[in-house]
Formats: sequence, structure tokens, C-alpha cells
Amino acid sequence: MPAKIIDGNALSKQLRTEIATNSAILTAKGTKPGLAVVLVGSNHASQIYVRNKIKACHDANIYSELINLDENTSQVDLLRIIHELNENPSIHGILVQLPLPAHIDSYSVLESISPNKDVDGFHVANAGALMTGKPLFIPCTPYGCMKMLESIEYPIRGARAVIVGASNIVGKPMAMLLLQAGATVTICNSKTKDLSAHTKEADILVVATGKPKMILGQMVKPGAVVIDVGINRLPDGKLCGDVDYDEVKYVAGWITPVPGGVGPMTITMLLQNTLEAAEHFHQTR
Ligand SMILES: Nc1nc2c(c(=O)[nH]1)N[C@@H](CN(C=O)c1ccc(C(=O)N[C@@H](CCC(=O)O)C(=O)O)cc1)CN2
Repeated sequence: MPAKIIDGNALSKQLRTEIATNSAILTAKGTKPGLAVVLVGSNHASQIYVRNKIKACHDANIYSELINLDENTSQVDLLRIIHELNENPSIHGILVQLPLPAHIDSYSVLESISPNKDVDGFHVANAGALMTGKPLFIPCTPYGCMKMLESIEYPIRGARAVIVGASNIVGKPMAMLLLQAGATVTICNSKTKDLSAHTKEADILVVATGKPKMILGQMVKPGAVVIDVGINRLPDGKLCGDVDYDEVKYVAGWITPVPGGVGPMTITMLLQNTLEAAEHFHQTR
């Protein structure tokens, strides 16, 4: 029997309805949640993601501003704009869409966002808070993956989790979240020897490598939950994940599709983080 699908679109719909209700309640109390989305340049995929974020805000009763800057914007100008957003009381969340153009130092830019408005959870203060088990904002993609596991009531405590990919945005925070939920966690990276030996042991397998269809059926433990974070565009224009879905669906117990899996959940958790930022602002104003 093929794996059950964890439908990111359906789960997002349900969560976004709750977020929209809570945003409306907070607005009635005097604080309308506000998100600023900063896009530098004209990367085609980034333009789509940013457009989807702005629309999702609108549908969830969240105010949003898109700051679309020229590809050649200097780092100094970008930092000045972020400084202004840090000071703007109508904006509770700030997001700088990645990747940034090569002449800009992403680390400096992400560090310039006030940790209280860092709804991506990328600031080192937020990464550190997550590591100590007291997160302020959880990075949206791993947060979404955890919600997907929660939606199927997966018993994480004592499970063996393997994460393929060690990025600051996905792999490392995902490891922290699974560890805090009681899993025994292995993080694999591009230098890992005998990757299959690790992946075949996983009850929960999270893949975030950016390599299309690299996880094959024979690399997966029968019955495992497989969460595919990859979004790759093939030469024929179709999207695929880092998991060979057509093979792995006959081995796994649960699987996330691409498209319609982790991607929409990333945007949903951005809305959730923006709402939480606004609630925090409202309580401390
Ligand atoms: N500042 C950030 N930059 C980037 C992040 C991030 O979380 N914060 N993540 C990715 C891109 N990303 C969000 O920004 C993102 C990617 C994909 C999707 C999504 O919904 N994908 C759809 C398919 C969309 C398509 O047709 O291309 C799906 O999987 O169903 C949402 C968000 C890098 N940058």
C-alpha cells in the first residue's frame, strides 16, 4: 500500500483560518499584525515566493508591505531600510528574502533585524534561543515540518530521526526541534560516508539537500515518515523534491509531496510568527 500523504495545502488552509481569526481579534484590540517583506533584485523564484507571502498576509488579516529593491542596492542602503523598519511601530515582523545578491553580506543583513521582529528566526539571538529550548521565533520551514508531524500525531519521543542537510535555515534548527521533542537525531551532510546506512535507520527522515530526487526507495526504512523540504525545478518545468517520490511512496508510511507539502507550510508558519510578534508587541506596549 502506498504511503499516506501529509498534505501541506490542506493543513495550511486549516491553520491559516485560525491565524486569520486570531489576527482579527488582535486587530480589534488595537494592534493589526504587520509584516515587511524585503526583496533585493529580481530572482524569479523569490518573486513568486514573495508574492505568495503578501497574498497570504492579506488573506490572514495581516498588514504587509513589500519593499522591492533594485539588484544593485548597496548594503549600506539595505541596512538603513532595515533600521527604519526596526523602528516602525506598524511593522511587527521583518523578512529579507534569500538569497541576496552576491555583493551583499547576508549575515550582516540578518543580524541587523531586531530579534523581536525576526519572524524568519535567522538572527543568532533567535538561533541561540532555539538551541536552549526557549525559542522566540522558530524558523518557518522546520516549524512547518514539526506541525506536519503533529498533524499525524507521530510519536516523536524515542524515534530515530535523520536529517539530510545541515543548513542554518533548515537542517540545524530541525535537529534542535526534533531533539527537544525527544527524538534521537543524526544530521548528515555532503561529506557523510554511506548515507544509506543512516537514512535506512530513520523513523523520521527529513531531506533538505537541494539535490533533485536523491533519496531513493532503497534508502528508506519501510513505514518511515519522509519529509521532503526540497523544491527543484526540472528542465521540463515541473517541480520535484529531494526525494524520489514515485519510488519512496511505496516504502514510506507517510510522505510529503512536492509541490503542496512543506512549501505552503513555510508561508503558513511565517504568518504564525508574525501574529506572535504582534501579540508580543501588544502585550509589552
Ligand atoms: N527569508 C527567507 N528566504 C527563504 C526562505 C525563508 O523561509 N525565508 N525559504 C526559501 C523559499 N521560500 C520562502 O521564502 C519558499 C519556497 C517555496 C514555497 C512554496 O510554497 N512552494 C510551492 C511551489 C511554488 C512554485 O510553484 O514554485 C510548493 O512547494 O508547493 C514557499 C516558500 C528560500 N528563501
